[in-house]
Amino acid sequence: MEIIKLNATNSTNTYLKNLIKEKPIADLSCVWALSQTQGRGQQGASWVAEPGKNLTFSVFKKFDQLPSEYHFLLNMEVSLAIFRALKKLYIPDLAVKWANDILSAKKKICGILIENTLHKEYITASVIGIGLNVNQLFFNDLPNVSSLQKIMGHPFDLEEVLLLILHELEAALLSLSPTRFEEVLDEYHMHLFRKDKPSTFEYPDGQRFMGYIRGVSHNGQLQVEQEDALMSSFSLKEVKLLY
Ligand SMILES: O=C(O)CCCC[C@@H]1SC[C@@H]2NC(=O)N[C@@H]21
Repeated sequence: MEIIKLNATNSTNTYLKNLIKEKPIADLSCVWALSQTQGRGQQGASWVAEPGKNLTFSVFKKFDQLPSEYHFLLNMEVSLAIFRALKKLYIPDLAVKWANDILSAKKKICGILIENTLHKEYITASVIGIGLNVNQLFFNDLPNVSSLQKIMGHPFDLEEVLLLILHELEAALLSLSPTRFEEVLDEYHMHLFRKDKPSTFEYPDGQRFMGYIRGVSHNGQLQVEQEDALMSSFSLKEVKLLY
């Protein structure tokens, strides 16, 4: 697995997407930057991380015609690979918050941004961007965010953590197959944050409601049971899980 290490770039996802347009690159190549000037998050948000203290990297994966309906399988595999790597570092109380935030002790420590190249109805390549808070200690105005150092009380070697994640990611991506969907979904459900607990959700207009997360559907929609056993499915754009 080739690692391209940069001091700074706008966004490792953008850098890698440009690179694959320029020349063929090896499968599972990784671009790692010590700092990003325009880190990107889910839903058009920005991803801000203190330079040199955190991991911001992107991995390239080619697919031999993965039907696009399996994009959520890819999401789950990536989340679970990071989950396994963090478990090996003894990070406590890990959970996956739908769709693919990784939490420790209810605080977000990792975010994932996957950008797919589609050809007809197939995913032919993906750029998997991962932002992991490692040694950052202060998060202004973000009470629900933490880092490995804040949780464990000691700093971590960035490269060691990176290699551990890449190792788990490689194993997960190389074995990714639609035939394993149910198995992967079961594992994802086991670690799903607030599953079967009373939770509060918010619509984009600010209106809130209460419900129970019962699971995630095959296309990645959150299945929520509301009053009177009414089941609804939501996409990330439609609803936000507050607590
Ligand atoms: O939780 C999120 O909103 C997703 C955050 C993803 C951030 C990572 S950092 C490395 C890669 N490059 C980016 O610009 N974004 C992803």
